[in-house]
Amino acid sequence: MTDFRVLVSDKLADEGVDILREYCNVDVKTGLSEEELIEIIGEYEGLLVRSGTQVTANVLAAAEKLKFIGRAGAGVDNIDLDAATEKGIIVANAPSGNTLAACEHTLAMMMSLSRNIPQATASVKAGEWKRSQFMGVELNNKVLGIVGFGRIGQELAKRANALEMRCVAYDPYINRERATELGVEVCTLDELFPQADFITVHTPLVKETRHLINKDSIAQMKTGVRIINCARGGIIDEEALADAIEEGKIAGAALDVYENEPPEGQRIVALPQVITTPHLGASTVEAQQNVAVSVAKQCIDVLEGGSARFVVNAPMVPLDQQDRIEPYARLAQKMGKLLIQLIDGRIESVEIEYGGKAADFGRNTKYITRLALKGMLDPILQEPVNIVNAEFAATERGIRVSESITTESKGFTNIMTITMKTDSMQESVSGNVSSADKIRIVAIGDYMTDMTPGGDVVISRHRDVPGVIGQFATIIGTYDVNIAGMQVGRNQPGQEAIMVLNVDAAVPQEAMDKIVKIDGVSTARYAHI
Ligand SMILES: NC(=O)c1ccc[n+]([C@@H]2O[C@H](COP(=O)([O-])OP(=O)(O)OC[C@H]3O[C@@H](n4cnc5c(N)ncnc54)[C@H](O)[C@@H]3O)[C@@H](O)[C@H]2O)c1
Ligand SMILES: O=C(O)[C@H](O)COP(=O)(O)O
Repeated sequence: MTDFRVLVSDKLADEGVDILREYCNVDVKTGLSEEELIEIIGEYEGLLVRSGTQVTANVLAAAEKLKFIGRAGAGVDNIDLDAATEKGIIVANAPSGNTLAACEHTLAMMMSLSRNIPQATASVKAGEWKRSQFMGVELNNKVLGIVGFGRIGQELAKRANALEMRCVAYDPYINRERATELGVEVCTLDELFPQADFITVHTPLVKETRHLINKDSIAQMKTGVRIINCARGGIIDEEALADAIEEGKIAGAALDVYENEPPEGQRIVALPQVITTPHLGASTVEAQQNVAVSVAKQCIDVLEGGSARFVVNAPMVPLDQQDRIEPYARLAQKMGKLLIQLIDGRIESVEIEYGGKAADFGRNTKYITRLALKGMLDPILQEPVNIVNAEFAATERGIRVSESITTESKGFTNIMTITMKTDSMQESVSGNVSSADKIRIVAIGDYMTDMTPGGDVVISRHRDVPGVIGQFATIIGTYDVNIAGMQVGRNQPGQEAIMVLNVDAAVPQEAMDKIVKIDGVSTARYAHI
């Protein structure tokens, strides 16, 4: 049991809370106002929420110790991600834990809508028997327009196919192969709107999707279309929807989510053609267990000093690449840590070049680059630097960060080279991954080395003349520091050479001051990596 404290501020399944309780102190406090949350958040290292808690910039400003925010569900639009990123707080969600629940809810809403089930239920319970008032339509052979073909959109298509609906889908980032496999026709929005009998939205709420269903798009739709929103309020302009229902253009709508939740006094909710649920898409026993367990485990991973599986405010490495990328990330962090100890002056830029097989990681190099920046910035910054805020911390200090790839690999199967420029010098370090547990620094500047990064080292640049290395060793010995290994590299006899000494303890500054005074030594640095 650790001393960490985690606040659970929305209703979470016991299975998740119990896992956390075995690890640290957990407070479950739901229904807090922003002010109440601000008052207590400073005491916690972890915060677990669903959609009920607004994690605003004000809340985060007061979150002095917070390391992790877990969203027990998919949508993170209730969390100020920029503010969290700036503070280095890892935000993670449980993206697939409630996919089936939301998909089945959408299906239930579509069926209820097509057969007026909620209205008919209310009528029978009121003692009425109005069979002709609740004439429905069949789903069979109808066109289902799916806007947003992600996890939920795809699961829905599978089930709609079984109902013999014809599915068409729009998604700017659609996986066409997957759509074809599922028998779904890919189309534009302009093609989807006029042909769909049912339209269901499954996108996140972002700038591009806000009011995606509006007066103009409704005008393009078939008369009698039915609309379903189990994604996010705000994707549909509720006023435009209400107008179109009243005009008879839209036959009805099924809403689980609203522009304001709860949608008190909203015209759209009062319309008899509109069926409603109170944001229940993820509310199944199974989904709640999945998401609560997922975020609880991720919270522990982060508090233990690791990373979370589904981080939303940092580059994510696909699960199937994680093992392969890990040694590169470890090496990059060590290289960054070494490099920062070899330079003088104000850092202006950092370039990371990925060569040979290291270039094959594509966009996932972003993850490695951030760890290199962490290695560099951790020793010089007050605040903690991590995978989340590393790039922000660098650019905030005016450091230009760039990545490049090259086929050139200096005879290695893979090589990474980090070059740092300051206002007074330039230095670079190259590294190679030879196996999952064998990482090496293979060059410093233009000089080849073969050094396993770790522990204490002294790195010098000196003239390649007799006597320099001897004086070096004598000084270090005087301070009772044992030399464990030595490598010397030079390009030309008698010219500048580089020496890397692995030592068994920290070399005192007094010893380093004497070493730099040796005739022929131009620079000498002690570094702990
Ligand atoms: N009602 C609920 O309780 C409930 C439960 C789970 C998820 N959700 C919500 O459902 C939505 C979908 O969830 P998901 O898990 O399928 O997410 P997902 O990330 O797997 O899929 C979202 C899809 O939307 C697509 N998209 C992005 N911008 C688009 C645009 N401008 N036009 C069309 N498509 C666009 C993306 O490419 C992606 O394929 C999210 O808003 C999520 O928050 C609601
Ligand atoms: O994005 C989600 O996961 C859903 O909207 C579920 O929200 P909830 O966890 O508040 O039910």
